[in-house]
Amino acid sequence: MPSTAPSFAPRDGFVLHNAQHSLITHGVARRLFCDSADALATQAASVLHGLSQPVPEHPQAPGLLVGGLPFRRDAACHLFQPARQLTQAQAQALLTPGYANTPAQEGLQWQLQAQPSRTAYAQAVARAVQQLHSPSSPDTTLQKVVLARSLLAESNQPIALLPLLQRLRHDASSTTYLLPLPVDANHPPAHLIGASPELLLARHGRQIASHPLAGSVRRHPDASTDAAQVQAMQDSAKEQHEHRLVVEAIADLLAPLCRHLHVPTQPGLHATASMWHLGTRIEGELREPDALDRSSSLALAALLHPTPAVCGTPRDRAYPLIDTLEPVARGFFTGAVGWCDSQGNGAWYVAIRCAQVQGHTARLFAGAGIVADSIPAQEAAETRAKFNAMLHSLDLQPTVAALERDTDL
Ligand SMILES: C=C(O[C@@H]1C=C(C(=O)O)C=C[C@H]1O)C(=O)O
Repeated sequence: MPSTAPSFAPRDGFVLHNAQHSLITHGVARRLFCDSADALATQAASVLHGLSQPVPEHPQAPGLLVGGLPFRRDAACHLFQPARQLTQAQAQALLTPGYANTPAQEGLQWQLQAQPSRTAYAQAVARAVQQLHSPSSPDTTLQKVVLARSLLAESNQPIALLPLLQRLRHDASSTTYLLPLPVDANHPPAHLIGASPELLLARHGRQIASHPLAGSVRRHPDASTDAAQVQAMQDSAKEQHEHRLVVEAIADLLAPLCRHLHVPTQPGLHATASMWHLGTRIEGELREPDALDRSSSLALAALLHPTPAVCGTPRDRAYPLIDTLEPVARGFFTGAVGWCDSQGNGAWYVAIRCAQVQGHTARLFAGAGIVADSIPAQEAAETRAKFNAMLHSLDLQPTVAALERDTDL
């Protein structure tokens, strides 16, 4: 590492890093308590107000909060004002693309378990499809639900975070993140670490943007097969429907707060190192940029979260079905991770393509949007492909390939 690299202990760090912007913070000056994303609708301004009170023990604390919203809207948010912020130069030095070839941590031996197994996941998808076909009143008809599964990877040594962060930088299209998670006393520190391709909400002054993704296909090494698969995704009524539900939900929530809102009628393509997605960049201009209670990036992220890209439509039907069909609690997976300053500017990313790392274990998560036309085996394959970003960073692909030949991964 060059001499310009700062001293940075990822254990106490928070990271959001992409090609445009790098935010790396260290330590906690003050926790900002908020019981739920629901409560943020009324409490965002008072949470942000807390930032302007000095913290005598942490004179370098920047005037911003960082943290995460969990998947469940009724669960406690994890927000804090950091003790200090690295300069852009220090942050770049830490996660510069030059480190993209960082070798994986050496000497790790892994045990892997799919929770649920691929077969059990496909069965859950089949049950969701049944629900999507059951008649009910038009307002409460379930149109989409996102179902996730996880891979539990246990290693013979504690998992180091910095090489993982540096390897996640391989994919410059995504935002690398590290979110320290709340843990019970006497438990090792836990972090959510990943590379999100999906912008939930960014705000700068009056300007806001959201870039939802929904509709996915694995990237194929053969160029002509790859192009044919992308074309099939773009031509698929099912993928377009899955996507439109997300764009409509976001546009409906943002429109009343905006003087202008630009919502493209057709999605574009968004590529990560391992996946193709349908994506729509929505841009708007706020009516009242100073109303921090409703229009800070924190309040707006809490308003949109969770979108039908990660939960479903309508949300009130999707949440209980997810509880019934997913055996592992999501925690902060499919939550939001981001920052907000005292003026309300900031950016929040959808917490996907990630793993929850604690001590010797990494729990990888991946989900897929299910609609009435979904085919269970295809959705299982899609979640398998979405694991690839984290599998690569952990250097777990050889272990997975060996296991896949004879187990139900
Ligand atoms: C839920 C995930 O991804 C979400 C679901 C997508 C889909 O169903 O096509 C696409 C992008 C994400 O919004 C995930 O990566 O785990």
